[in-house]
Amino acid sequence: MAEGAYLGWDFSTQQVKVIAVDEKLNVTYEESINFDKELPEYGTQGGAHVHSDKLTVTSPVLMWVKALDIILEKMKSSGFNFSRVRALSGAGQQHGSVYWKRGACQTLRNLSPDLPLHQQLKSSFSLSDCPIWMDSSTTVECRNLEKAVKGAQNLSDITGSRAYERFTGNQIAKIFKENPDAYSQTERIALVSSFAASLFLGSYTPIDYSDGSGMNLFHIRKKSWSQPCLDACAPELEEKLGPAVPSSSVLGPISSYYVQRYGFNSECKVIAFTGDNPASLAGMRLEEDDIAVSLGTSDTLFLWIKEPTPALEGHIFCNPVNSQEYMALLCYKNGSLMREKVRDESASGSWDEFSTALQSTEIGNCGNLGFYFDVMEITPETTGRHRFNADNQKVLNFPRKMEIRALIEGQFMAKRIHAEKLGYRVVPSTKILATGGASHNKDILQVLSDVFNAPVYTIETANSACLGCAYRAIHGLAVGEMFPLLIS
Ligand SMILES: Nc1ncnc2c1ncn2[C@@H]1O[C@H](COP(=O)(O)OP(=O)(O)O)[C@@H](O)[C@H]1O
Ligand SMILES: O=C(CO)[C@@H](O)[C@H](O)COP(=O)(O)O
Repeated sequence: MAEGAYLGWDFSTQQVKVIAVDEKLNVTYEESINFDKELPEYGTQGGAHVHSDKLTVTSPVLMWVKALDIILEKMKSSGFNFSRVRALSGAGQQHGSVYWKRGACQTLRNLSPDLPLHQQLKSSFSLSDCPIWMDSSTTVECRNLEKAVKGAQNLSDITGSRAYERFTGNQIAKIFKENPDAYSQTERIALVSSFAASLFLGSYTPIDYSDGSGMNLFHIRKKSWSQPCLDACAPELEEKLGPAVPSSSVLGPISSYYVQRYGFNSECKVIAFTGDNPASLAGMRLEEDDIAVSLGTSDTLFLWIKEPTPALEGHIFCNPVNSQEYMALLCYKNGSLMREKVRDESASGSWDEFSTALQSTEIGNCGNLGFYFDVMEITPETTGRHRFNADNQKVLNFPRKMEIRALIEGQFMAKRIHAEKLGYRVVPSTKILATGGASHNKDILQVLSDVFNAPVYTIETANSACLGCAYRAIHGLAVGEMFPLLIS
C-alpha cells in the first residue's frame, strides 16, 4: 500500500497555505496563495478591506473560496497525488465569521465536480464581506455583553476573555443590529476555520472548542455555549451556531466533489479545523516553561497551561490537543504590517537594510524607546507612535536606524512585560519558539532573544499552523471521536 499523506491547511489573514506530511511527519509539499498578489480583483491590502471609519475591517468570503480553487489546481498541475491523503485538517485566522445563507447546505452537498467552488457558492452567503480579527468597531456591543453578565471579570471567568471588539459574539451582535435582514437570512454562522472545514466536508461543520473560545460565547470549563452570552448577543443564536466539538473530532469523509475533481480517496477523513494560533501550538510541540511567539500578520504569544486563571488582559482558550487543558494567548495587532511600514519609511522597503540597521545599533538603543501603534492596538488598547529619548523626554522622530531598533525592542519588551503580568516567569530552562513570516529574519529574532534573555528556536517551516494541522490530521485519525453528521 502506498505511503499515506496528511494535509494541513491555513486560511490566514494574508494567504491560504497548505502543507503535506508523510507518516514520519516529514514535510513533503508546501504551497500558498497570497490574496493581494494572486487575487487582485478583490482589491485587498494585507488580505483585508479597512473601511472609511478605520475601525471596520472585512474580507470577501468568495476570495477565500477562490483561493482554495486556485491552490488545488496548482497542486494538481504540480502532480500532487491526492489519492494518498488519508486525512486533512486546517486552521483559520481566529474570530472572523462567515454567514451561510438559508439553503447553502444543500448547495454544499450537491457540488458539481465540473465547476470550481467559487462559481457554485456565489449565492451561498448572506454577507459577502466577513468581519475579521482586525475589526475594532464593536465597543458598544462589548460593553453591553459585559453588563449583561455582571461585569468584565465574570465574562472572562465564563469565556476566558473579557469582551473584545474582534471576538465573534460582539461582531454577530453588531450584524444583528445593523443588518437584521442578513441575520435572518443566515442559516449557519461559522468561524473562518469551521467555514473552511465545510468546504471540504460538503456540509456545515461544528465549531471546535479551541477556536470557539475566541467568541465571548463559549463556556470554556463546561465546553458548551453560554446561554447568558448568547442571549446578550442575538436571538436564535445557538441554532445558527450549531454544536461545538473537541478539536480532534473526525467530522466525516471528504466530499465527493474532491474525489471526482482532484482524485482524493473517498476514505479521506476531515478532522475538525481550529484557530491558527491553537494550530501553531500543536505544530510547535510546546513543552512546560516554553513560550511561543508567532510573528505573522498579528504578533501573538502563547503558552500551554493546565489551570486557567482568566484575567482582564489576555485570553484563555481550550487547548486544541488536549481538550481538558488550556492555552493562554496575548495578541498584538501592530505586528508585521507595522514592521513593513517602518521598513518602507526607514529602510527603503528592504528587509536586508532593516537587518543592517539592527546589526549596527546597540542593544538597548542607547536608552531610546519607542511604541508604535498605527492601528488601534489590542494589548493595550491604544494608538499612535510614542518615542522617548534617554532622558525620558517625548520626541517626535528618531534617526532611521534608531527608529528600527526602537520598534523591534518596543514590540518585544511589551510581550515580555505582558506575559510576566499574566504570571509567566522566564527561568533558566525557558526556550522561545518563534514562528510566522517574520521568524525568517534572524536579526529580529536576535532582539527577541536579547529582550527575553533566553534562546530562540525556529522550526524548519515558519508555517507552524499548517504543520500543526497536518499533525492534528494524524492525531484525529488515531484518537478523534466520530462526529455524527447532522442532516439539516
Ligand atoms: N525577512 C522578513 N523579515 C521580516 N518580516 C518578514 C520577512 N519575511 C516575511 N515577513 C513578514 O511576514 C508576514 C506574513 O507572515 P505570515 O505568518 O505568513 O502571515 P499570515 O499567516 O498572518 O498570513 C508579512 O506581512 C511580512 O511582513
Ligand atoms: O486575533 C488573533 C488572535 O486572537 C490573530 O492572531 C488572528 O488569529 C490572525 O492571525 P494571523 O493571520 O496573524 O496568523
